[in-house]
Amino acid sequence: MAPTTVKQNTIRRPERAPKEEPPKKAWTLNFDQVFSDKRNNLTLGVLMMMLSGGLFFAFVSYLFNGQADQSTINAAFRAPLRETGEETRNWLGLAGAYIAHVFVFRWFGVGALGLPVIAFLAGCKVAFGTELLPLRRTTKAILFLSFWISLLLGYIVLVTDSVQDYSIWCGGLGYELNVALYGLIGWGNVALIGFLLFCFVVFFFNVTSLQWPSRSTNTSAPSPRPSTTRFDRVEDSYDDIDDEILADEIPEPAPVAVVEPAPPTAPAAPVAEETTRELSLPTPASAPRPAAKPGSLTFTIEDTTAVVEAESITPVFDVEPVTGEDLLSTHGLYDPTLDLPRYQFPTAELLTDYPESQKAQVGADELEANKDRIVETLQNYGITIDHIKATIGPTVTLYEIVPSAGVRISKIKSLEDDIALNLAALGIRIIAPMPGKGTIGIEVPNKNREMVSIRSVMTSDKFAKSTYELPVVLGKTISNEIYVADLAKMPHLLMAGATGQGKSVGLNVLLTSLIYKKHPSQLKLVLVDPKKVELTLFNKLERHFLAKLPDSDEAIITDTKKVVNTLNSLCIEMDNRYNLLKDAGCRNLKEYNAKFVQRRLSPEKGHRFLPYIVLIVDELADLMMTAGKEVEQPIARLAQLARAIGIHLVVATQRPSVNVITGLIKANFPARLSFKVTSKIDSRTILDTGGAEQLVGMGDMLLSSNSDLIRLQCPFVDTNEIEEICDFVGNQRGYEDAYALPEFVGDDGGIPDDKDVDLENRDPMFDEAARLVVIHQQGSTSLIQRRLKLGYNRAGRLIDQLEAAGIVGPFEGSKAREVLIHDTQVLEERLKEMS
Ligand SMILES: Nc1ncnc2c1ncn2[C@@H]1O[C@H](COP(=O)(O)OP(=O)(O)OP(=O)(O)O)[C@@H](O)[C@H]1O
Repeated sequence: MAPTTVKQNTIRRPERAPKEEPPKKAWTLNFDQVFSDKRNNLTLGVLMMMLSGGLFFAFVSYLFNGQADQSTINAAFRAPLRETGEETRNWLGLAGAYIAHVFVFRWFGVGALGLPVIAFLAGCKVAFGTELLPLRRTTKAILFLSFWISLLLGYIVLVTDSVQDYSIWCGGLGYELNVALYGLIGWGNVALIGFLLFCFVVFFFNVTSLQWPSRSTNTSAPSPRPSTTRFDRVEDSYDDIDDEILADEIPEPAPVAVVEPAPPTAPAAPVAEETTRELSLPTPASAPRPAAKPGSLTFTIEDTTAVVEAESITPVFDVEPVTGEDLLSTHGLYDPTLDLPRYQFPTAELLTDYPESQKAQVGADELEANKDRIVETLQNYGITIDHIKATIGPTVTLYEIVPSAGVRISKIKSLEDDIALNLAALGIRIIAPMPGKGTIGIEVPNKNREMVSIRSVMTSDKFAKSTYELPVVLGKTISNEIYVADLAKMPHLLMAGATGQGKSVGLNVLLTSLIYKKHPSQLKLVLVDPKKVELTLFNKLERHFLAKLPDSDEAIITDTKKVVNTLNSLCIEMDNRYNLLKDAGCRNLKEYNAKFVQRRLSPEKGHRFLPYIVLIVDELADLMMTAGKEVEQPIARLAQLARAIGIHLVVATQRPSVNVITGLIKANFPARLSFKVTSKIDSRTILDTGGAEQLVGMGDMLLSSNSDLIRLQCPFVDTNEIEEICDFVGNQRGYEDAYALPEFVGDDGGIPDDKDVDLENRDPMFDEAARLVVIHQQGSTSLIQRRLKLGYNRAGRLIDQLEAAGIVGPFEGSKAREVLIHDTQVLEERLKEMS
């Protein structure tokens, strides 16, 4: 039915009215059409070149015969030339004489010769499409010089009083202007003329300092500016680039959407408070606290509107070669933040301001009661005390005891559980002795704990003024001091903690610290979130802070296979960076970037500003279970080597068991942070000592770094605060895409089963690999990889299968494995048996 209907419709369609002729437009000259016709261009161009030749001859001729021709020109306007009986001497007759009279005599004098030069260059461009010299720039220079020469000669003619003989050379303009100025400023004329030339040189050659250049630049052989060269300021290249190029390629600086300009400073917040009290003193709780120190956080940066990222400008014009020294003298140091010049750092206002009432309230009664019970308990076991003092922290209070002479420290430590029982509180930790103090510490949790808000630590001077490379605020110490660490120095951090003890909050605090302190050009984050929900909010930072594999859609990696690829890609990035450092003769990223900023490393050779890369893994246990060695090896490799080249790892797990935190991983993570764990064994696995099992949760943690163990209260950051921050950053103009990590194509074979090699499911290349190792008598993975063109992982699996089949021997460290079959004949028999 349907086709019939269509047909009927077609038949019934009313006949179209005859096409009406569009009303004839009035004839207009379409320049585009005219200039797209090459014949027109050629004709016009050649005409212009001829004209320029004519003008040149007319002008030169006038300079020598002009005086004689002047009376002829004047007469020509009174009566027809023939009737006057006079003839011009100009080589181009009366027309030449008259035009030259205007340009040379009345206006520019000898400077008028620039006009035919401009006409010639323009003609050349129109006719043949070639620029003998950059047209715009040359025209500007010629116009200025014509005027300036006329002015200078006018001055000479005036002061030498030779207007009768030489007025043609300076032209009317130069002479008259000098006459007028002479009346005004007298001898000051010459200074003014000199100053004009100075201004021209400054603007034309973009001179910014009067330092004599240390070496001459080659002006005779212009060559294109390398495409990788970045210009910090637009003015640098405006003169050189055609308007079309500018319009097409320089992005308009987009307005910052949604974001309100940030106030320059954030409100002050209290920092550390003195909470140590001698308990022997009366009424310690009423001792006056010193006034809070003002802390301020400035997160605004200069709005440099005249700055664009001009990396994408592909030069199609001839300019002088630009060296690093030239760029340094013209633009100063390279500034990576000009990638996103309008980027505004998140402000403290985005963070919740919790009321003071949530501060730790440890009353004198609580302190006295605890003290009495400690003293009593110890006395019960025959331990006497000389002195005791308490330091109130946000979560726990530290009682420091000086035992009487002759009391053995080990005795106190062995009474840990008894003291805890007597104090009837969870989370007693005994530190015997306190490092560097000669006292014994007993940490007792406060009845009412203080919530350390992220705002209070972020606005502290300690964090705001920190000059660390990668500052992360980890929390407050027992003495209420804010603890800021440098992730770049750590250089990697292993985090553990049972579920619900504050790990995710801890990771969020760490990320927030970095985002508050670093510009997107200086830091990239690789976020691995096997739990799929913890780090999702950071997705909005994709075009600012995140890094990902080129083919990946999601910037936050949740899939195990992708994690393996990403880790291997980071290893490639690490190797690339090492090569760059080697080439630059630098030992670490800081030195390298400093050299790049000073423009001592050429982008032409592949050098670039290298941002820090921080890899965050929120749940290693999951990855280790599914991918085992494939995850462990690149993590260990990165942890071993990546510190110098600015790749830092933060790996968290809720299962600090030895099969997750293996010896290989542990050995390479000197800094470890533990939230509360469920057993002493877990605490030992992560910290190499007990104690983490006695923490009280909710962000109470122990940090082990440089053989120190510090108890910290992690600040609290809520999900909606993270959301606000991510919105604030994400709504600003960012990069085109996430930072691209090097491509890594993993094997298609998926993740291998860890150790058990199943010879029933042999790799299709098994026989070939076997023949290869037997022929070469070399059981090496790289041989298989190279010859059979396989990825490292697949080659590794093949060698495991060969080992299981008894063809090669076991792994022998850096040496190749022993080949157990020496004859191809024997091998073929073995292969036949297996099939
Ligand atoms: N620093 C902190 N200050 C106050 N409360 C906190 C802090 N850290 C965590 N908490 C509280 O503990 C709860 C659990 O924290 P978090 O989600 O970080 O645990 P987790 O260790 O990541 O758990 P999981 O492993 O199950 O994800 C939070 O919702 C919060 O109420």
